[in-house]
Amino acid sequence: MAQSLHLISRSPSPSLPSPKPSFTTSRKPSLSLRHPLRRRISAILVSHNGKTPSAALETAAGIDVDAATEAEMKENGFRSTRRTKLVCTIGPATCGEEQLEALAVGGMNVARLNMCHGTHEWHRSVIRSVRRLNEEKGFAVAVMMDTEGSEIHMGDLGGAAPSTRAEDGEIWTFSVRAFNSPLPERTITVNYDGFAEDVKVGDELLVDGGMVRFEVIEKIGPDVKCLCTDPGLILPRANLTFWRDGSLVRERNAMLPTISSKDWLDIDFGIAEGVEFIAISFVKSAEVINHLKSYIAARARDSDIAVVAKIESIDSLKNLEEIVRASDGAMVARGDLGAQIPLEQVPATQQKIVQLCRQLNKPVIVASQLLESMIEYPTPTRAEVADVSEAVRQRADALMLSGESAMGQFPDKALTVLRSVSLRIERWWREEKRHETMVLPDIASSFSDSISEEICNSAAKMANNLEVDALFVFTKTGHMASLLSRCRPDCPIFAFTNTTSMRRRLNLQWGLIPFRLTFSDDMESNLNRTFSLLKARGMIKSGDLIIAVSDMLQSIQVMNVP
Ligand SMILES: Nc1ncnc2c1ncn2[C@@H]1O[C@H](COP(=O)(O)OP(=O)(O)O)[C@@H](O)[C@H]1O
Ligand SMILES: C=C(OP(=O)(O)O)C(=O)O
Ligand SMILES: [K+]
Ligand SMILES: [Mg+2]
Repeated sequence: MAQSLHLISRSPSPSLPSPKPSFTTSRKPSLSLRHPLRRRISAILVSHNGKTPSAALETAAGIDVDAATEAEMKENGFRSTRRTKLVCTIGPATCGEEQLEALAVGGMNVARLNMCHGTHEWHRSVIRSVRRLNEEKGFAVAVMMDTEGSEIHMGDLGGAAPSTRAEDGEIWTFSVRAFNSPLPERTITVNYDGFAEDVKVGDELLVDGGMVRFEVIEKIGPDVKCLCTDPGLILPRANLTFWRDGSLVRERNAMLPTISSKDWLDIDFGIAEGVEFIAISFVKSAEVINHLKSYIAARARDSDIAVVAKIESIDSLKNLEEIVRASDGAMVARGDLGAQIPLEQVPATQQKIVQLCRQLNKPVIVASQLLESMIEYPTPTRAEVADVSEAVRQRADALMLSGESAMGQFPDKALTVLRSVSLRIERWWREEKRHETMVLPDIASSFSDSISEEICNSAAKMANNLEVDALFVFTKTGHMASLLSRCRPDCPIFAFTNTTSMRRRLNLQWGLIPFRLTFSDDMESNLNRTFSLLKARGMIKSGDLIIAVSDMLQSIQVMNVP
């Protein structure tokens, strides 16, 4: 039933002779051929009957897939599953079990915890709720911990105040002193000790990248008096930047370590809780990523935590390529990025980061303000929909909600908007065949890696040309799955992996539908077993055309599901 192209042995090594392709063909007659090419293929296949898959007796429980994805596959057919992944920041609006479940049902692939806010106790309770949901209701939601980083930000507003307003012409005090709650009127604390020394009279102080603006008018010891020049809402722990003569001022704060001592404690917490991703704020160089990766490797022996570099500063743009190469993924953190570079440069910068990540085979998340107005309103602005569409069109791996899901009034609706816009734009691009051909440079570092890369590039191309229903990849490390995802093929990619943590981790990557399945090195038996398990679950049917690749036996097999 299969046509396969086997490229060399099970564990290729650089010393092996150049690959000699060998073809094996077999066949099962298929009635569901829609494409002329399929008819040709089945015609040259040779009969391969009489083999009953032993796995037919196995129960459907032998395979795990995210419950939300399974529901979507059954509803829309698997060619129409969403390829763009969705990350939701969890906050007071969504930390309850029911709210988390609603997000999981709504398509949340990754739950993000921003360590700028909340206690370890609060975060632990959210992580455990997510784990419980996964176990009890069959979701595969991964957890991403996002460090606070050494940014300058305001403290809490004192007491229970969720927000406050600064009006035009008001004088506010920004202070590095510690106050008892409640704070004196029109006073804001700042987390960076050097603040009062670094600012100068005449500097412009931007809250949250310019949502509120002040001008420094006087310095009195630890207190900085500022005049409000652009009124607006001030949220607790909002980020602060100061500008002099039109440029961002980076005094001693530029020397602060990327990972602060508080961040290290948070990272230890994340490792202990077994999060799948750690996102590092305000990354300046590859060095810090390498350092963190060895720290994790030494401490989290059996779990492999992926490190995501947040691109949100001028320094991170300067060292972009080396940072992305060192990381397991990147985030276009447009909130702070837009406070550090002129706003009109943000779109081009986003496109550049998304493209680079895909070229280097690293998942990339587009974050912040995608649906900002939905914090307060139940429908997005048309401009926000256009922004989401653009990120989907750029084929970013994932889109992220921040305030919309953390503290907004319509978290589920915001997620629904991301989901429906993603589906619609993806379909439109597939139907119109509007592929932007992207040069994917060779990235392999060894001969064996090169084989994997070539196999995945060819398999993805074949999948498009033959209009197959799905690509199957059996992968232990996730590498082959990500190489297929990198090609952004027209069909979904079923990624079979044998650990739950790898399955959750793959959930961030474009087009991958991760399954957990125990499999062997014998591809024939893996495939037979997978087919019967998936058929029993109603996820595939006889006659579906698939291409299978694997990182145990480096091969491409084209076949109809028996
Ligand atoms: N764990 C949390 N506890 C309380 N509030 C939170 C939490 N996470 C996020 N928020 C709220 O959601 C807003 C948006 O989230 P996010 O963009 O991640 O943070 P920030 O605005 O600090 O960059 C925050 O400003 C904060 O008001
Ligand atoms: C995602 C971002 O980081 P944070 O929300 O932690 O500031 C951002 O700045 O866009
Ligand atoms: K953060
Ligand atoms: Mg940020």
